[in-house]
Amino acid sequence: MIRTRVKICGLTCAADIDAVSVAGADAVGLVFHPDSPRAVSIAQARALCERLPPFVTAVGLFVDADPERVRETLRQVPLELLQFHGEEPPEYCAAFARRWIKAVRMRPGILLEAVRARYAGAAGLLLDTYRAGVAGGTGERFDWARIPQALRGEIVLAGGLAPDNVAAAIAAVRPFGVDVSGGVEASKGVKDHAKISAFMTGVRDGDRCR
Ligand SMILES: O=C(O)c1ccccc1N[C@@H]1O[C@H](COP(=O)(O)O)[C@@H](O)[C@H]1O
Repeated sequence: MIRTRVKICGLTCAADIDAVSVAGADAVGLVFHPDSPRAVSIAQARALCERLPPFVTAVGLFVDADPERVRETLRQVPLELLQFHGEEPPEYCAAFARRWIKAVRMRPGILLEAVRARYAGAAGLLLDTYRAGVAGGTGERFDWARIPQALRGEIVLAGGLAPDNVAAAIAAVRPFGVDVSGGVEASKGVKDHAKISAFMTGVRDGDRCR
């Protein structure tokens, strides 16, 4: 059975790190975008990373950040993967000596094959819902039929995923991984541990349909 990888994004406290680790997620996302309700400071992020068990990947999320800010974060926080969620060009993304993924907000008319070719150096593409004026974490899904068949097995699916739709999303798209933030929250920036557990159950249910 193929196992869909899971990233849970926007963690802000030790209890959430523990809940996500126990639930069996593969990766946690720490948001360094200052406008996000889930933003963490460098000191918070370092403490959260120190709490991570082995084999759970720490992902740092940035949105069009000043490169020096990314570098300073990397000097102090042991991030293993970078997630660029803005309009960063490939040369920017590749400049930090870390593996990286590029988030693509699914604007009308976007040609994903061309985006994949442009970001050939990325470890992967993460597809998220487009809403004008919002960088991400909208809690809204997009039309999964827009994802070309040839790319489905390598993408990370995001945008409006939740315990009650993730199994159907996996069955329909068969992505490499899924990423969730708002769908496992009690309120903005506060994770709900029962929802995290239910989300992981939904992922396993979806995996049985792959
Ligand atoms: O989580 C945020 O606050 C955030 C802020 C800026 C850019 C991206 C952000 N989160 C990412 O958005 C997607 C979808 O989130 P949701 O599940 O729809 O709430 C996900 O990749 C998060 O990593």
